[in-house]
Amino acid sequence: MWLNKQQTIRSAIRAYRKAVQRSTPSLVVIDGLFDPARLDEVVTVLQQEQHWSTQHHSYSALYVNNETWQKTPDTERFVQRDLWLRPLLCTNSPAATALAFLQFLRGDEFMSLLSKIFDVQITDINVAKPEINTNFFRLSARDFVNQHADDSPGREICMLLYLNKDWQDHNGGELVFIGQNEQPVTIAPLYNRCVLFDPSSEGSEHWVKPVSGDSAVAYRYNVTSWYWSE
Ligand SMILES: O=C(O)CCC(=O)C(=O)O
Ligand SMILES: [Fe+2]
Repeated sequence: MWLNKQQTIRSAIRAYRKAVQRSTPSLVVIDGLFDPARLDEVVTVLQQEQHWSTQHHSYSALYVNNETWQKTPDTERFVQRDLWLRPLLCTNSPAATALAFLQFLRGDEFMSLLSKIFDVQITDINVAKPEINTNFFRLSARDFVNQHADDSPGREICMLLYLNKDWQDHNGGELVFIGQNEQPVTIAPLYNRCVLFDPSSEGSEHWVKPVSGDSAVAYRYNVTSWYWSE
């Protein structure tokens, strides 16, 4: 059981739906949605150095190799962060738990919960490679996610889940949405905090504030997962 059942009872889902309808951007923040003990197992795996690989995106190209990146001006540099590469064979290793969680986030139970919250039918039937839509990432003080929109035709929901135990204000790394009337919405990346938003809604462009370099915390961990309608 990955979900914290208390957070998915009918009255809770109703409250999430209302929050989505009333906010700009269309957004709900759910703390404690998952079973924290199971997330602990996932975090243990993410803290291992293996499986991480650095990714660079510019505003004009999704994947940029090192040579091109060196020539890319700062203003064109959009994302630098590490992606968790799925191990190919891990039936008995701890990595299997982390992999199982990514699979859960792509499964019927979770997608049906999202469908109820956003009042739209989420499905992977037209998604060629569902697994590339759900990933773990980590950001260090050197890394960045600059301002962007995640909208794309048929992409209905973006889920961000934060996996940072004991995260403090001075660690930085807040998610910021443009919001309405120049009133940005700022969200700290706290443990077991799930942010769900409609990437095509007004004010949904966002970025991540830098992670502070002068703390003991080396990385900010999160899941980014995108969901589609037919
Ligand atoms: O890490 C975050 O808080 C945001 C990540 C993000 O915007 C994305 O993956 O598209
Ligand atoms: Fe994003």
